[in-house]
Amino acid sequence: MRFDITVLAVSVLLAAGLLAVMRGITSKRKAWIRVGRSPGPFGVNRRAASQEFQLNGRALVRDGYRKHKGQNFVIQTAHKEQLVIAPKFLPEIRMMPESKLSHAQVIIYNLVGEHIGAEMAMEGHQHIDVVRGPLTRSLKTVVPIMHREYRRASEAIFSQIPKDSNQMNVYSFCYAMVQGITSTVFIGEDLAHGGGWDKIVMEYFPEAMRIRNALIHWPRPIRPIVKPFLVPNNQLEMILTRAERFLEEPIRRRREPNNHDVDILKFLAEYNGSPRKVAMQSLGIITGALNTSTHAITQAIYDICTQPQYIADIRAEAIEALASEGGQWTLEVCKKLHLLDSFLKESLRLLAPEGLGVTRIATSSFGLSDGTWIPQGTYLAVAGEAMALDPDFYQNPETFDGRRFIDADGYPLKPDREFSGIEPGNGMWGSGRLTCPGRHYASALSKIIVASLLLKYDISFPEGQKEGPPGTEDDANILPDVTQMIILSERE
Ligand code: HEM
Repeated sequence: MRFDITVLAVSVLLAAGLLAVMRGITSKRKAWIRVGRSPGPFGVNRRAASQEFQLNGRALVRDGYRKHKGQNFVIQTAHKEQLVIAPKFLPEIRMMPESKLSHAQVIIYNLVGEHIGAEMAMEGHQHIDVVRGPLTRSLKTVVPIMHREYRRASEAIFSQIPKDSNQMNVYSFCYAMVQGITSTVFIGEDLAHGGGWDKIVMEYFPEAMRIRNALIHWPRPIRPIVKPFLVPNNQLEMILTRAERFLEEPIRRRREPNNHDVDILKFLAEYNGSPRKVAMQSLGIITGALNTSTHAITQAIYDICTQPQYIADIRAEAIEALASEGGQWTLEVCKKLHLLDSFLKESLRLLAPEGLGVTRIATSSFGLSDGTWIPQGTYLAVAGEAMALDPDFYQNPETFDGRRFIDADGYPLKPDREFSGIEPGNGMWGSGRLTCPGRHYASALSKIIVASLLLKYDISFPEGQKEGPPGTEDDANILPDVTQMIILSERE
């Protein structure tokens, strides 16, 4: 009996102690603020909450950010719940290792990467290394090649513009320029021209998105079972096989000891992946570069048409920079285009393609300094668009100011105020360890395309149109209009 009482007393004490410890832990854990409709217990309202976000997601994030300034909040997006981290916590998470936060797993989740080749392409991070290292380092060699390709590809388009209307579709033009230039840089001029590579690139993305859209709502283990029914006439394997066959021999040649090719395929080949993997890496990087850069450049051209007062100065700056380099497009020319650089940065800031940027998944649990506990499996992001419109980061944030990032003498205010720089408040290139490695290339690419267009033509919206076209929202993202035409008037 005495023994029973002792056991009981010890048990009660232990339980009380445990409770106190648990309370201690949980009281330090801050409850999450919710924005928008809750998915409810066991996700019973998830469909309605997701639909609400599909219709109004960017505004919901903007309002949540303003209402709960400086705090984290959770929101149900089109496909998942995300914890939106206040900008002040970015320094805590931006350099976290893969064992804590993964971007790759989010991309694979968002794209259904295991069914479109992305998972294979991203394995080993070579697709990031090759852009961050060899591509960025070779910009000096590559810029003249990029401009040569611009001239070839743009002349083909300009020659088809009807003389009676002089109208050109902006998105198609930018897509063709980015595709032609980037493919040339990646696989070399010979392979990029003719032979059907452009067709492979063009067919890959729509088919990959068809598969992604059909499967994203299904749990990963179920997808292989439902895929044959949900994706009739799946062309992806055929497209990837064509890409592999197209590049197989060039990859083999680039692995020979005395090979002198200077394209990015050579660096990818040196990682010794299978031809299928190298082909998928090339296709993946080019497709990623295409979607992001085409949207940014398309929007910049719309902004120029809305604000034609910048044209003369951007053009004068390009003429002067080119003259200083003997009329040749070089990396130095790109670096001297400060006004265009600032204009492009402002255009990207206000487009804010990713309403939710710096997307990550917690691969293990951890806490933030304010006590917010982030369990393993939580999707994180920052409110990219809301930050771009935050007066704490940008004066008169809603106003377009093409000179925002340069001083009175026309020089960048600070290095992080360059187009490819990441100043506080800028989520457009991501953040930290996984920041976009292609941003220096994207800067040169955008400048070559926009400045060259303005050197040849005056551009404007069709008569009577003053405003730029609204973009199309998709989840938390926005895509510029793809149908807008502009009028090209050839300069003397
Ligand atoms: C204006 C154009 C572009 C924008 C706005 C953009 C934006 C981004 C963003 C937001 C990320 C995610 C970073 C993060 O979450 O921390 C990213 C990653 C990346 N970008 Fe870009 N990008 C652009 C152009 C390019 C180009 C031209 C290339 C290639 C030449 C490129 C290659 C990549 C790669 C390889 C990644 C890493 C993806 C991964 O984590 O697996 N980007 N980019």
